[in-house]
Amino acid sequence: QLSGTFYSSSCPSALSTIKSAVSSAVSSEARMGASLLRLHFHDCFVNGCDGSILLDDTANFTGEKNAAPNANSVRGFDVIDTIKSQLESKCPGVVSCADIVAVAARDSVVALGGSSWTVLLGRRDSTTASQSAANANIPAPTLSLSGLISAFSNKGFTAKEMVALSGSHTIGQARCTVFRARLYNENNINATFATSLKASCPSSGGDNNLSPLDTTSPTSFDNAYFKNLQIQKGLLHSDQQLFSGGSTDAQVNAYSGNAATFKTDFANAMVKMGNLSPLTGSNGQIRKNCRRVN
Ligand code: HEM
Repeated sequence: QLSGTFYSSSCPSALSTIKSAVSSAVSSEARMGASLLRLHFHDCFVNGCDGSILLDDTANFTGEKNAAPNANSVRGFDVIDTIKSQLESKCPGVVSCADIVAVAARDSVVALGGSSWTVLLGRRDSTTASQSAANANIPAPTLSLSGLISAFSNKGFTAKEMVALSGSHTIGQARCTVFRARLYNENNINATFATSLKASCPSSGGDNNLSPLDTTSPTSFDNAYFKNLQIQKGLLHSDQQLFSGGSTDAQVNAYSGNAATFKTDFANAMVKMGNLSPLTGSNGQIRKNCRRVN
């Protein structure tokens, strides 16, 4: 139901407007590309790609921003607001917040060196959000391999697609609080890597100190993430689970040996993620402000 040409007559400059705003945000701060990619994932895994993650909490509305996986963690809202206000002046009431997030994720990956994909368009914005669904559906970094496989299988993804999508951790940063236990309690971690991380992630305190998910090239969308896993330099417990003697080791080896295959599989899996339960037709609305319902 979504279409690659959805805005060609109603807002012909929509895609170029998003692309230039993303490229300027990523050139001021490369990490923003990672943050915008993650925003799309956390939107889509919670009742579909419907912009629900963008809704602010109010006195009588609890949204997804303060769900455990998002609070003090998900970012990029200001970039989405900037794009939305540019599009509202060019084509008022036409381009959904959910589509802006989907295109911004693609443009972010491309800006950092990944392969492009065609973003199908025409998603509409939700009038609701669900903090409990965010807590239940966004995978936690404490999951085991089988937990990761089932979290993605619940959304229709194969284990191979889960591994490809996890390759998004080739960019961006994580807080000490989400990987501390791995540094201090796990054995399948490179000792030198663990020692150097402990300097900024002590056994107590420093919860918000950041480290790159890909220690080698944190602002390049390449296959270094998979090479790191082979030498036990995965940052999150969940990252290293993909290469821990289980069923996904072979896929990690394949992506480690072939960046082009990884980028193509990633792009195809992102198209599939972007198609998760969109609101179309007369469902939902086109928000004027991504932070609140009309
Ligand atoms: C496989 C299951 C996954 C788990 C358990 C997971 C977990 C996490 C955690 C804990 C962080 C750090 C958050 C923080 O410290 O504030 C993170 C960051 C990130 N995740 Fe994932 N994630 C997963 C899959 C994905 C997928 C599928 C994508 C995108 C398609 C993605 C994109 C990112 C990006 C780009 C960052 C860095 C964000 C930034 O620097 O702002 N992750 N993830």
